[in-house]
Amino acid sequence: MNIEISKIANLPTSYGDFKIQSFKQNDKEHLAIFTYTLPSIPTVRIHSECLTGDVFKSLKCDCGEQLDFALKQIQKDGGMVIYLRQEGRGIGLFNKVNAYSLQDLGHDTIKANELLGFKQDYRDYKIVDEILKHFNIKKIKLMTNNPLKLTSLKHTKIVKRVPIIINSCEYNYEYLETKKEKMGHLL
Ligand SMILES: Nc1nc2c(ncn2[C@@H]2O[C@H](COP(=O)(O)OP(=O)(O)OP(=O)(O)O)[C@@H](O)[C@H]2O)c(=O)[nH]1
Ligand SMILES: [Zn+2]
Repeated sequence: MNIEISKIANLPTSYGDFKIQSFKQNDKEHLAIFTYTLPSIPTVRIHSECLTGDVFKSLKCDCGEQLDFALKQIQKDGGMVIYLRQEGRGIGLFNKVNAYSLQDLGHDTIKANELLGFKQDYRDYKIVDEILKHFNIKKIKLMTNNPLKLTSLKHTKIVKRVPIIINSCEYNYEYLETKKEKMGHLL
C-alpha cells in the first residue's frame, strides 16, 4: 500500500490538546488525531467521514454526536481518532445527498443506496492497520457498535469493544433502527 505520511502537528481543540498527522492514500487524505500520551492499550475510534453530521450537525444520523463523544472520551482516556475519508459509507457526498433525497420519499438508508445502484457499504479498513502499525500500536480498545469493524483489522488486536451509544431523536430514529435490524449494529 502506497501511503504518504505528513509531519505531526499540534491540534489544540475545545476538547483539549491533540496532535494530528495525515496519511495520504491515493487521493484520500485520512487523519489520525491523538493525545500527547498514548497508553499501552489506547482507545481508538475509527470514524468514517460524514460532512453533514460531523460539521453541519445533521440530526439524520448519529455521526456528529459520536465524534463529539469519541473526542471527549479519548481526551480523557488517551487514544486516537482515525478519521477516514469514506464519506457516505464510500459512495461520496454527492451520491449521499441523492440517497438522502430518496430517504425523504420514505426509503431507508440501505434501499436508497440500492435504488442508486450501490451496495450498502463500500468501506475498507486496511489503512487503519497501517496507521496503527506506524504508531507501533498492537492492541486497542475499539469504540464502535459496528460488528464489521470488529473483524476488519488484521494486524491489530482488539482487546475490548467500547460502545458508542447516542440518544435517538425523531430524525435519526429510523436510521438507527435500520443499523440495528439490517446492519447488525450492537445498539
Ligand atoms: N450512503 C449513506 N451513507 C450514510 C448515510 N448516513 C450516514 N452515512 C455514512 O455512514 C458512515 C457512518 O456509518 P455508520 O453506519 O453511522 O456508523 P459506523 O461507522 O458503521 O459504525 P460505528 O462505529 O458504530 O459508528 C459515514 O461515512 C456517513 O457519511 C446514509 O443514509 N447513506
Ligand atoms: Zn452521518
